[in-house]
Amino acid sequence: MVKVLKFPSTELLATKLGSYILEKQAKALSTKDTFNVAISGGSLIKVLNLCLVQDKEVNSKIAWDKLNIYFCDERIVQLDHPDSNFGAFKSIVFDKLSKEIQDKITVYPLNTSLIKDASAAENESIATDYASILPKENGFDLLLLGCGPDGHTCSLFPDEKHRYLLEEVTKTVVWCHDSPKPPPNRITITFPVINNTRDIAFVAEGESKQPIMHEIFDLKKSTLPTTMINDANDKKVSWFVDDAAFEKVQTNEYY
Ligand SMILES: O=C(O)[C@H](O)[C@@H](O)[C@H](O)[C@H](O)COP(=O)(O)O
Repeated sequence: MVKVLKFPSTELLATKLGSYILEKQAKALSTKDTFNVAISGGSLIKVLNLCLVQDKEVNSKIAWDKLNIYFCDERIVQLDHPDSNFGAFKSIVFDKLSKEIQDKITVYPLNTSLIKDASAAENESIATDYASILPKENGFDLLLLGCGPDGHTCSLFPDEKHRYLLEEVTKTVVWCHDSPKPPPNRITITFPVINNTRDIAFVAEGESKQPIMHEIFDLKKSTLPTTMINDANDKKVSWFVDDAAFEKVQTNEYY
């Protein structure tokens, strides 16, 4: 069963997420010399500022020279565009780290030189280029994911039009056309990558997440990408939620 960790504040959630990240780092570094983490966009990045930058204990224990940061999904915009997930990570986390740490950490942004226009061939090349830089044999050690109010995660959306994203069984990165959440053009990792990851953490906070938390945890709606990840990965999955997001969830089977 997936695990739910519930907190009264973002600060407490971030403290626990920081310890969780250190635990997964130790697990990764016990078998190899890299810690490969992929992150989502959205509000998660602000939580990462709290645990990786503000929490001095976590900050001092991260093996920055072993840490590789990838993006679970990325919006097809230049890296300095306000919609870029890399751009958000850079301004909210990376730029706030010391120069010494910045020199050690490795971040894998989208190759924006491939962005020309939205023609199909170019779409394909941006996705395949990002796929080519993902960790090969062992996959990711950790995914840090958000959850949209419609149950999407990464840029895997639950509506019929985007079913092709959920049904992808071969490609590791695909183009998400006409995303319901702006901006419309994105790339996203797929289930073959997600299900090959060692550990997965979701972060969901705030009142706006109440209806979807009910659908995921009480109704276990199987068409939602988030529920699909829970079902396929079971014990590998931990949800970090706040009281507000979980207020309408009735079951307590996950604690
Ligand atoms: O780039 C993106 O849009 C995301 O990767 C997306 O999957 C996000 O994590 C969720 O939409 C939750 O976002 P919030 O936490 O901001 O609601």
